Amino acid sequence: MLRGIHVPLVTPFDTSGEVALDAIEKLAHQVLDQGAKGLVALGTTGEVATLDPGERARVIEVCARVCAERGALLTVGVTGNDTRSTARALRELPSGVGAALVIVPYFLRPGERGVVAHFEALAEETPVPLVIYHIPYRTGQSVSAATLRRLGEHPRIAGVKYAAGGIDQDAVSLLGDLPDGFEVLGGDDAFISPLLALGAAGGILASAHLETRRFADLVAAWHDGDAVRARRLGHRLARLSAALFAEPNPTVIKGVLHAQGLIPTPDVRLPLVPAGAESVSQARLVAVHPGE
Ligand SMILES: O=C(O)C1=N[C@H](C(=O)O)C[C@H](O)C1
Repeated sequence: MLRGIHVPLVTPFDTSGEVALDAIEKLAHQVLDQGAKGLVALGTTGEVATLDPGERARVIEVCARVCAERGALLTVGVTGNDTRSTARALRELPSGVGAALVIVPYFLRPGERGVVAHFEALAEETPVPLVIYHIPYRTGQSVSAATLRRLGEHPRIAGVKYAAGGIDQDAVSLLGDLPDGFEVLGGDDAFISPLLALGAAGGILASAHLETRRFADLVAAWHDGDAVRARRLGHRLARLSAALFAEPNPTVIKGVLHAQGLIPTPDVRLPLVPAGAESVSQARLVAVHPGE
């Protein structure tokens, strides 16, 4: 279900600051045309924290329509750090949503037993399969391979978006012994190639707004065992990701998409501030001349 590249779409804004739904629709078609297997709505990249409930609903609606037309998976980010309200948000997901990306409870640091209790409770209530979003440098909560493996045994938990900030011992251990039906998706753009080499099923990667086809080829190359091709692509795309993450995500990506005429403005909502012109032009340069 999760194999391949899933693009966590940016939320473009028009010149009056409203969500540009038509631009989302175009971007969605474009990345699916270029080989993405699915979309992620309301991720960090989509600036979910700054969207009001009506905006969130409209973003999901557009993405669900495109995914239904294209036979693609729509995953929706469900953000919350208490179990009751997260369960409610899951129950209220509209039809057309295929999976929910649920972050490890952040800030509270409930410990690994709390993390297990949280996801096991959500798994009992969710109408769609869950993907755990493990990103300790944002949540403040570590989760070991053993805990992820235990959660992965639950039939309603389909995978983990793994974003530990690098390839750590837990990534190696988890990918060496995955529960049946549980998959790992890379969530640190710069480390996607080595994670795929270890056996990841794909990735949820903001960088794949650009060069979507090459990211899809990277996944296919590792899955086909073509290490020579995979390494070459991996190094090229890592350079692109480094340039796109030179400032807080998704500011540089929005700058590049705007410069390419794909979104009406590069605007982000506070507390994010737009990327500097230098970062945007450097990322555009790397996209064209990756230094092969
Ligand atoms: O929104 C997402 O999903 C992603 N967010 C990460 C982040 O901003 O840290 C980056 C990743 O590419 C996908």
